Amino acid sequence: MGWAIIDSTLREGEQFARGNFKTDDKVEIARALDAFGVEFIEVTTPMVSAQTHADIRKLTGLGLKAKFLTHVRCHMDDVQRAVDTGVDGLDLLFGTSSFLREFSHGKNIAQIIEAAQEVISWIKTNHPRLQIRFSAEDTFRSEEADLMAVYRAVSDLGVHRVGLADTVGVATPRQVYTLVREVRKVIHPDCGIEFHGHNDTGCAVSNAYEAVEAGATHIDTTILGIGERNGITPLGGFLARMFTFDPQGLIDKYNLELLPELDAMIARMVGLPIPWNNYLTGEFAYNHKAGMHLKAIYLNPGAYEAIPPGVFGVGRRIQAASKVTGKHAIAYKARELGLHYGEDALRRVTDHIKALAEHGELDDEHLEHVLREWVSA
Ligand SMILES: CC(=O)SCCNC(=O)CCNC(=O)[C@H](O)C(C)(C)COP(=O)(O)OP(=O)(O)OC[C@H]1O[C@@H](n2cnc3c(N)ncnc32)[C@H](O)[C@@H]1OP(=O)(O)O
Ligand SMILES: O=C(O)CCC(=O)C(=O)O
Ligand SMILES: [Mg+2]
Repeated sequence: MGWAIIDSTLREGEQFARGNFKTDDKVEIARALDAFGVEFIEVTTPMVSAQTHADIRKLTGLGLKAKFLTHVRCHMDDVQRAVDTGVDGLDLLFGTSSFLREFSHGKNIAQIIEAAQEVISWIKTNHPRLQIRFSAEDTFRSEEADLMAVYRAVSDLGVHRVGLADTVGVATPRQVYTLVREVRKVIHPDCGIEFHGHNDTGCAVSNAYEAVEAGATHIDTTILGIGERNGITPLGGFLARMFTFDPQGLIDKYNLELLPELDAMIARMVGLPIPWNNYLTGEFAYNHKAGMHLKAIYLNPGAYEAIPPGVFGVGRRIQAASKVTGKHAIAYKARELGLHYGEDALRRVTDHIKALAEHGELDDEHLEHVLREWVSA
């Protein structure tokens, strides 16, 4: 089985500190995600407000190719409110860790399974066209025996997917891999496995990757990784990871060159810049500076780039006039201007530029001036 993206910018992303999307923003986000080619778009529960309910109906009426899922508590009130929104599926959840059993909803495992039975049976009887996913919230702080009991029960009830959620971002890649493999053993062969990973300890991308390696079929992402606290697996970061294994597969599935527009759109809507070190689209994600790198980059960019930037619609920047530059970069810049130096002159002009740049790089104009001046000198 391959894997699909469930982009949750319109659900987890609404839980981001600055995620206050208006109706028009939601439409813009949904259209952009659809143009990019994500398979699923997850939206917030209609229980939030009458406006949210109306917005979901508006989104599902847009006629997009992506399938809409709404994220709802495992409760009849929520589910009954969700079924008339035009979505293709319901993402149910129930916290299974002792933290959430004690401090969130107060139910034990038997009661969680009982609630799941009631809700899932009702959906299957009354709305058989809807996809159903059941997730054990805070999976990685839950007892394994409890998890297996819950996953086995909901799989027997006929859910389409089970979800593993690293709600507080504590899981390690190895734990994710191992648990996905264990869950696979207790659910039906045609039941999918979804992974949702927070980034509190910086493992959101690696954990999503390990989930796929272990057989997960669906990965939750958000644009720029926005979500509760410091967010979840970012769409761009996850695709960067996966691209290195199967470039053509990704090119065939998604319109990757639209990623910069997606990231810029969310940065604009949340009123924050794209982080300078963001995967693929950060300002310096494709900046090359050191002389040893530049020599090779001019000959073949692949020498210092894992992923060709053009595939994701971004360009590279070569910073040739810094103190860490070298003679090959300077010769290259000179050749661009039609200037050629002998070996000694090249060494001297390079050292001169390095000295001038001791406290900051030379801009293009200054570099050109120096190069021309030294040729005629
Ligand atoms: C990890 C995650 O991101 S989970 C998804 C989080 N998403 C959201 O919270 C969506 C936005 N939330 C909201 O708009 C509101 O919280 C609502 C409409 C869902 C509920 O609002 P309120 O009724 O005011 O309750 P409040 O939010 O204070 O408390 C949460 C309630 O959900 C219950 N609950 C928590 N998890 C579940 C669950 N999986 N299934 C059923 N009920 C649950 C809690 O027991 C509590 O209900 P109680 O008051 O009967 O004990
Ligand atoms: O429903 C899920 O699987 C994930 C819910 C969530 O956002 C989380 O646990 O962090
Ligand atoms: Mg989350």
